[in-house]
Amino acid sequence: MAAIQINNVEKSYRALKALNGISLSIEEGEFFGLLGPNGAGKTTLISIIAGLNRADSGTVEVHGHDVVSDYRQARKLLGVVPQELVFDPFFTVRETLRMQSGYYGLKNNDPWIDEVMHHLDLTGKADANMRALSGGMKRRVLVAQALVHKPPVIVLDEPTAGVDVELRQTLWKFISRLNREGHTIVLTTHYLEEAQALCNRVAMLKAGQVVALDSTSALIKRISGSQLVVQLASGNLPDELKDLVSHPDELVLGNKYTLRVNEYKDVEPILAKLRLSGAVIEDMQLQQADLEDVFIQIMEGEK
Ligand SMILES: Nc1ncnc2c1ncn2[C@@H]1O[C@H](COP(=O)(O)OP(=O)(O)OP(=O)(O)O)[C@@H](O)[C@H]1O
Repeated sequence: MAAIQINNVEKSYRALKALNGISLSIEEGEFFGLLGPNGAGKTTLISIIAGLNRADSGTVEVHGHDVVSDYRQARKLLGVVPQELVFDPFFTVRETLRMQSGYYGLKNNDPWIDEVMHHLDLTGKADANMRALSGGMKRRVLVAQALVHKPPVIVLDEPTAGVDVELRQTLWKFISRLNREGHTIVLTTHYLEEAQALCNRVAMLKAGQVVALDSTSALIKRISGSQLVVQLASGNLPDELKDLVSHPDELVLGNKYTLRVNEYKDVEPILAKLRLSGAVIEDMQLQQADLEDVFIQIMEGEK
């Protein structure tokens, strides 16, 4: 049985079709990435999964429980870390987590609360009032809140937006451990290197539709070869090299170009053409294509 089964979900806000027929099956134990540009529909989809928003049509099930008709059961199986920081400012971190446990009918949950706080580096703030915490600390509490009932499916909506490197590392270490222990993880992020490092499978959304769905490694393999990134100190990219530019924006922006190369031997003719045109290279790197390149290519191909 799928951890999350999404069947043909549609959702409109007045004339705007935020989700236009999304179908996805996320298996138990996956670390799944939901990627897409601003406004693609990621948060709308997550809020439908979490039962906070209703689809106009289509169904979503969590471990076989419909999120509308079997809401309580579906909700118990889910831990959702929302994008927005919303808290009651008058409680301490521990009180907040105890209350959240209470919502799920969990008594004597302190051993797990202590463990979660420990793994999120929150122990030192256990008795601090929520209003006195920094944004990054509040985000840790949001994550802890989503985990108090040890949900088998954990959904994180941009948990690392605007947070420092330390929290990212702490968070990913803990979430990866939970994933290894069998929890299903669904993540949305704009940090594609994070998605590449963590997610075994990825769906890319654009304008409310799934435009790519595959294992992370298969998506990256779609872009064959490497890339030569050249930065010019002076001169312009010769016309005959313009077809090799993989990010069209670079043709507008100026002096840094990412050129597709299939083999190492393709590099020398490129350098020769640059030399002949009188361009002077300031910096140069040969890179493997990554998820960001795939993302750009797919998004541009789906206009
Ligand atoms: N409550 C709402 N009322 C009207 N329009 C909405 C509402 N919520 C979302 N939208 C619109 O629906 C579309 C999808 O928004 P959504 O927040 O799901 O995208 P997203 O992929 O999560 O974007 P981001 O990466 O910016 O978080 C957007 O065009 C957004 O403006």
